[in-house]
Amino acid sequence: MAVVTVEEALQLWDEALQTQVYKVETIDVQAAKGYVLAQDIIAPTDVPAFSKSAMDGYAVAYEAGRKEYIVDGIIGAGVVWENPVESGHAVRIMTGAAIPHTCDTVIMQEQVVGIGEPHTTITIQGGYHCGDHIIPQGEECVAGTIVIPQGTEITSTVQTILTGLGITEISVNAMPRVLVLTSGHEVIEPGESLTPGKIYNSNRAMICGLLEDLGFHKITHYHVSDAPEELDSEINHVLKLSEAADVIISSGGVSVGLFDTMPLIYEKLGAKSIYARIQMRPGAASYGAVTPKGQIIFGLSGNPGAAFNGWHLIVAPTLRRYKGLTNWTTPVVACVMDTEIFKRNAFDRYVQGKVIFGGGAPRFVANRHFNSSSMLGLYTVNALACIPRGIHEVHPGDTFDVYLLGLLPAV
Ligand SMILES: Nc1nc2c(c(=O)[nH]1)N[C@H]1C(S)=C(S)[C@@H](COP(=O)(O)OP(=O)(O)OC[C@H]3O[C@@H](n4cnc5c(N)ncnc54)[C@H](O)[C@@H]3O)O[C@H]1N2
Ligand code: MOO
Repeated sequence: MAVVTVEEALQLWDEALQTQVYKVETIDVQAAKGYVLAQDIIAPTDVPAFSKSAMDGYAVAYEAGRKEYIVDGIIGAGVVWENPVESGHAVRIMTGAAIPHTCDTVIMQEQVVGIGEPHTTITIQGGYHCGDHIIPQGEECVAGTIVIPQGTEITSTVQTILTGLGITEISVNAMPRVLVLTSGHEVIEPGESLTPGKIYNSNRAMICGLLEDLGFHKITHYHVSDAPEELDSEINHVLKLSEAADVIISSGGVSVGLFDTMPLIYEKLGAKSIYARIQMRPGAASYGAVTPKGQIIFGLSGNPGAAFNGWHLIVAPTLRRYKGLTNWTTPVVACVMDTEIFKRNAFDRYVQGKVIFGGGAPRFVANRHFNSSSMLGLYTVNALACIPRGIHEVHPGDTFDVYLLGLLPAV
């Protein structure tokens, strides 16, 4: 059974995915949130495409010392003034309107005395400079520049930029289809009544929700009861569902319990394990494999706190890589601890907590409970602090590596 560290597991996934072939599809920009760009985005025009006014005011051809101009006309955004603006003349211009081609300066209307109507004279108060209040054509980039590289996730900001460039369709990596399996005879669905010994299927909510947070939306789920009499039919059902899945993520049943059926299911899928346990707490019960069809499998612990760690430390970065994101690793920063922790650590311990920013430097505050089975504190977690094995005491002021999960702004 291959037992590896978190770093080794990520390295193994990186190697396993080296030969991954991405299917590419064309998609409407409006529907592309969560996908990953399979093409560089190239600016079709200069940005901005024309020189424009940054202010409501008067466009002029700068003449040092001139204080009076005759207004020729008025233009708003979207209107182009075609005629030459002669020396001593001005065009009243609104923010965003194209600068008339003979003008090089905009004087803000607050600096001007006059009614601003055509054929009247305006008087300028105070100084002004050649080039004032003009956003030059191509200020941000010239046509042909790569503005967003391949391998970038399409967020609402990326959609905004694509729309601003007039791009309506793009090439993306096909969205992976994910099968989420939960397991256990004790696990019941929300809405069912709670009887002794049973627990609700919070891991399905967690895994499906975290998948959605990562932009995955082709998600199917199924529950395996682990009941011996159901085993054959449940395995057959999983095999059928797996035909339409690129990624399989399971919760529970990966430990050494009598009714842990996940290994059997992976075996039926022909999965080749790349690790079967991680040297960490919580979250040691974590499995990674690849099937002969190239499907990737993540087995997470049934324990919510352990599954949470396995997800954030291994599954999430690997799925970001699998989607084709260039930046897929989780940022790690050295952070000062704010909490005292006494715990024997035979393995690296990843403590759930939050990085807080009040009072100057960031500090890490550990959750009250950060065991394998802990669940209630997870909603505040935005970071995992790594306490290396062999360190059994943490004191406020000590510094440890902290994995930033990018979940919530901490308070
Ligand atoms: N003899 C040993 N026992 C255990 C070991 C070990 O090394 N030797 N490891 C322990 C650790 S650490 C963990 S973590 C768990 C991992 O167990 P599994 O991943 O096989 O998960 P289960 O046994 O199925 O369940 C564990 C726990 O989680 C609850 N659970 C299961 N599914 C869900 C769900 N969908 N939603 C919410 N909670 C769920 C389940 O009821 C159990 O309480 O093994 C230890 N044992
Ligand atoms: O193996 Mo458990 O997953 O450490 O918490």
